[in-house]
Amino acid sequence: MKPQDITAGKSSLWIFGYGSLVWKPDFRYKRSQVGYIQGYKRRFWHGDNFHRGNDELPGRVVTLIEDDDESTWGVAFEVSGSQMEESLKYLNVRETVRGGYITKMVDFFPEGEDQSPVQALVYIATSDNALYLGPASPEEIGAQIAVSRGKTGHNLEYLLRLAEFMRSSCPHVEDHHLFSIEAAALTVVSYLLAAQ
Ligand SMILES: N[C@@H](CCC(=O)N[C@@H](CS)C(=O)NCC(=O)O)C(=O)O
Repeated sequence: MKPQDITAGKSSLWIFGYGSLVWKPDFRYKRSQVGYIQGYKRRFWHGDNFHRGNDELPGRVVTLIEDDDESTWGVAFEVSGSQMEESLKYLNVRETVRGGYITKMVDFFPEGEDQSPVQALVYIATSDNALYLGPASPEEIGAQIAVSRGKTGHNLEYLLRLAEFMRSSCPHVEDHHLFSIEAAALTVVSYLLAAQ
């Protein structure tokens, strides 16, 4: 979707983040809200040869995989006025040009019993994407993350900051995929440190 199609007739827009966006939006926004989207699960199945990896050793970052029985928790950011164009222009480079993500509108459910859903923009990397790596065991993904780094930083930082967000902002959510990869990556790091 083109930015102008996304913002047509809107005075504000919600953007849902579920990976690095939850801890590093890096764009101006009016307010943010923890919550979830339904019908998707978060998986470290997308490759990254820019921010957290390179062509020889791509890092692993998250994307969303359709699954009617699952939901994914994160943060939605409301942008209004000039923030809409600014954020979409910035995210187009960070997410689409460099990250291979495409945009989709989904229902975002703010945390709290009686809150009705709002439409939110989300960046998803689909399996036909050139950087898509697909499923692997927590041990394989953890080992890849433990040794990858890119222009923005270490892949481990990307993993640990997301795990920290989930523990601090969504303590009621048991994200086995995320925490099993975190444990595997930290085990590899401890071996690497012990071998020094
Ligand atoms: N689209 C997801 C994932 C975003 C994501 O992690 N994108 C990568 C691009 S491959 C990124 O922005 N990385 C910046 C960083 O690693 O600091 C989200 O909403 O958070």
